[in-house]
Amino acid sequence: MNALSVREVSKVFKDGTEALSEVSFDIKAGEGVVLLGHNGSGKSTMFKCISGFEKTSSGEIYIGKDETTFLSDRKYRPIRKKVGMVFQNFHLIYNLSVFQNVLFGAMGQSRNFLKVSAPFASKKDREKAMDCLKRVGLDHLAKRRSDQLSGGQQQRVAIARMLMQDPELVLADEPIASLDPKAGREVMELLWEIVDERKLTVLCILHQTDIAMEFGERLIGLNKGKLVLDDAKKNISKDDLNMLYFNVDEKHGGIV
Ligand SMILES: Nc1ncnc2c1ncn2[C@@H]1O[C@H](COP(=O)(O)OP(=O)(O)OP(=O)(O)O)[C@@H](O)[C@H]1O
Repeated sequence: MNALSVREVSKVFKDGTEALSEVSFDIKAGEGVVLLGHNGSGKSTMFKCISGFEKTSSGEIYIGKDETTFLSDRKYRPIRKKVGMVFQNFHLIYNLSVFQNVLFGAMGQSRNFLKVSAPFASKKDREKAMDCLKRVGLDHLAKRRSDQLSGGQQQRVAIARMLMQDPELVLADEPIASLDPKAGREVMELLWEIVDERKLTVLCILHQTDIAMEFGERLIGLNKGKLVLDDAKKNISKDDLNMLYFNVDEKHGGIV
């Protein structure tokens, strides 16, 4: 079964900007896919449409068997529980502890704020949060405030929070863009190890082609809102990747 299906999705913003133009792709359960593209190619818009933060203008998006395209926020909520997200800027609550941030990953399951607050959370959730922190190698920092961590550590906490959620699909939006090369590589290695061992489906947005060639099994590429590349990594050449970064319409007469 496909974990994610994007069918002829277009997005035109109110000011007339066409960010996505009839984009289609499927991701099978357990597949690890990297979405690449230059600045403004439509990657974040795709992320927002899949995660329900933006509505598509046309086309359909399925998460598993659920069509999500025109759902209200309320109806989208139970579907979003299955989707773990990792963001460029970590999205932690910085005046709270590392442990509390990870516990908040269980919020989608209970929807009761108290049940995911450290003093009131169940023993089971507290143990699970510690296990998630152990998996990312940060259990020794559980009590520290999140703003007292390095960027790489903050992203590992965000990965632990995502694990706490037991997601079926992981969406990662430029997870290493705010990190230096060493920390970025460590975070990618950790993320990929975890999705591999738990057989999670992942769509990871990146703009670094070298990293994409190391971690993706399959790469898809956007250029000016259009899907211009979708293939197994082994079939993709440097030229294919370079093509993603050309201003094709204006200079090269339309490779797309
Ligand atoms: N809310 C908005 N209103 C109007 N135009 C928008 C809006 N959000 C994005 N865009 C435009 O849509 C296009 C795609 O933007 P998007 O942020 O999806 O690209 P991106 O590939 O994620 O870029 P980056 O790598 O710089 O984050 C751009 O031309 C952008 O200016």
